[in-house]
Amino acid sequence: MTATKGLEGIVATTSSISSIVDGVLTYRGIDIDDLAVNASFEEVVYLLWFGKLPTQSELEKLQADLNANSEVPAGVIEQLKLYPKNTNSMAALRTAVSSLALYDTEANEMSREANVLKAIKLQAKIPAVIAAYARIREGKEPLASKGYPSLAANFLYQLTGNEPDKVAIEALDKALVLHADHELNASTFAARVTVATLSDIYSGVTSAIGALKGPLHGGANEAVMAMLEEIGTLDNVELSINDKLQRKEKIMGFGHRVYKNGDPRAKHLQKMSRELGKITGNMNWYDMSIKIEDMVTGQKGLKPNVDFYSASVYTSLEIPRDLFTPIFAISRASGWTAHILEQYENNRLIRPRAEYTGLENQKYIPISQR
Ligand SMILES: CC(=O)SCCNC(=O)CCNC(=O)[C@H](O)C(C)(C)COP(=O)(O)OP(=O)(O)OC[C@H]1O[C@@H](n2cnc3c(N)ncnc32)[C@H](O)[C@@H]1OP(=O)(O)O
Ligand SMILES: O=C([O-])CC(=O)C(=O)O
Repeated sequence: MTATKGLEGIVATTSSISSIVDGVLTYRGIDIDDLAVNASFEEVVYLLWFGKLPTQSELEKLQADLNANSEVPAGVIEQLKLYPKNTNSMAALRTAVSSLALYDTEANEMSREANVLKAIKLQAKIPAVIAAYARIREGKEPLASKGYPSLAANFLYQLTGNEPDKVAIEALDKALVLHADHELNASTFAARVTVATLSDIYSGVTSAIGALKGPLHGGANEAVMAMLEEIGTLDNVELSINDKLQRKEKIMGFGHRVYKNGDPRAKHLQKMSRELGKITGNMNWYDMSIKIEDMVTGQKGLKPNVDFYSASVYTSLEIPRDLFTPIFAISRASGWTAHILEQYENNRLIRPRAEYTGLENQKYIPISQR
């Protein structure tokens, strides 16, 4: 038995949800470039869950179902109020999503119908939980959803209390489309491993949130912004990035396990970053990002991944840095739940082997002789 470090190149399951072939990402066979330009997030959610684009009435039903299920249980809101104010936002989300199961009497019901309903509940409540958490830590009351057809619009309203503008809604919606699913990424794999024991969907999504949190995965978007803020200005980029590269530090938002010639999602986010920079009148983060990309690609051959330009996009939308990864979770909840439903459809326990590299032929030594 020989282990492959990080399971690189190992095909661990079949899936008909999304694919990456020769650097092209598709959801249910539709190119992400097509979806990024044409689809709303709700259409993508439907596509991932049900395998086809919705008709107008199917879309309206999904939007209505999401709105009808977006209320966060009072018990979870009470818990959010007890969290330390300076806690990690992904840790807060992970804990709150786990708690949602306590208030769902059907949490352990395993029929397809019950699991689809729980996917709707999770997709609807995760943004509401994040917005409530963000408001509570600022001493504000959580807001009920306004019932907009767009989840992005509802989230922006529940976060800020202001009517979201069209530009912000469209930008966030597109970001959600781009982040929705990505084959067997680490958090999706974590979700599938969890539910393959026939554990419930809340456990699967809680595992996934824990996996997404790390800076080698979804946590990178926040780390990118921390790096941009630390560097500060365009003039500092050259010295700072050269210094990081010399010290063999990882540049966050670059590199990818699967894409070696670039992440197809990054160009959409780069364009959004430029356009939003122009609208806000602050091109600093975009200009810095372009220069960093030139240097890192030039010197290391590494290309930006989905997390690199999403950092400046969310900053232009005035979203606090520590909500970037929770926003990734809002979007990826659709992919996680689609994969969980698929895992249940054709389940087998996921239990690989380990290549043992430890000591052999050891004997027990009584504690008095150690
Ligand atoms: C949504 C997402 O999850 S996208 C990924 C988000 N994560 C990041 O942006 C964090 C930065 N990037 C990375 O850490 C990696 O590129 C990963 C985790 C994404 C992929 O990792 P792996 O496939 O395991 O690649 P690995 O880390 O082995 O890198 C291969 C080589 O490229 C280098 N490398 C990879 N990424 C980077 C980077 N961002 N900056 C500098 N060097 C890098 C590694 O140091 C390594 O060099 P070596 O062979 O000289 O030791
Ligand atoms: O697929 C991966 O390894 C990481 C990634 O880009 C994602 O989850 O969107």
